[in-house]
Amino acid sequence: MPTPTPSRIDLAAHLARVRQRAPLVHNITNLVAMNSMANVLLAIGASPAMVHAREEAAEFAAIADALTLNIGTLSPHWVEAMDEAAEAARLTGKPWVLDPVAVGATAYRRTTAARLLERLPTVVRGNASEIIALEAGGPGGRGVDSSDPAEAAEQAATRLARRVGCVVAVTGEVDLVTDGRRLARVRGGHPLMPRVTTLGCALTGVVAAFLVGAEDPFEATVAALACYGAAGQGAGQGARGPGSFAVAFLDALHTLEGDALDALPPLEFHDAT
Ligand SMILES: Nc1ncnc2c1ncn2[C@@H]1O[C@H](COP(=O)(O)OP(=O)(O)O)[C@@H](O)[C@H]1O
Ligand SMILES: Cc1ncsc1CCOP(=O)(O)O
Repeated sequence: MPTPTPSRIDLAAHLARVRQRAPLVHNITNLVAMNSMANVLLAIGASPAMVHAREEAAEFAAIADALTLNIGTLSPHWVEAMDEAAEAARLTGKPWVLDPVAVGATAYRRTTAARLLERLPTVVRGNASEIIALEAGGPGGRGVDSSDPAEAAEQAATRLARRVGCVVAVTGEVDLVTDGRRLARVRGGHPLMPRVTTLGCALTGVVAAFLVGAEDPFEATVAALACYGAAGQGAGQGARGPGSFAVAFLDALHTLEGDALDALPPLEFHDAT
């Protein structure tokens, strides 16, 4: 019996689970994101570890609660580490999240991402241009920033989710989440978010943290995006620009609770078509 499309999600309960478990999230992320992603994960209540040497990646993935792989600044040694870590996560039943940064930009990124998809990620999280290029398997997008609204990636996201058997999260002004059968729209956040580098990469880590101990990866992913959007919405209120926003955002994640979650526009759920 498939899980029914939810009409609401208890965001506070998902957030409380993360804070109570403080999941150990293993990240092979890009050089730009390492520090900010670790700080974001600490602020939400998780425990980050950036471990990228091939010699220890599989061993570490097996002891972590969840794994994220990010192709933002690739090199051959890291790609081998990603392959081995993903396989270890798969074999030990740990959730893992793929972030296909700028996947359409080069053949190296495309072949790496295609191989990682064979390791069956629990969730793929990217911006619209990345999800469109990942599903098409061809060139597309200009770099790490999206040139498409999330809505433009709805069909690609649904196809990708069905093909891989995973959840796909497309972020932007409005976020989309689908498992190929259900589709959610998450509103919130702030226009300064894409003006601060690596906030998308850091969100990938937050998604991984929310997957730990969750019964339904689709609901957990929606909850992660909604909590992130609520913190962004709150942080944007007093921000004067990307710098003060980035600081306020960490504080907002750390202090996030019911009133900020209640201030989000309602989540929307549909059956995917
Ligand atoms: N215009 C916007 N308004 C509000 N929130 C946004 C906007 N653009 C992006 N976000 C939020 O910023 C976060 C990172 O998303 P995004 O910028 O799409 O990732 P990436 O860095 O991978 O391109 C998400 O929480 C998303 O909802
Ligand atoms: C600027 C840059 N260059 C390679 S990876 C990276 C970070 C991209 O981070 P995000 O996509 O989350 O803004």
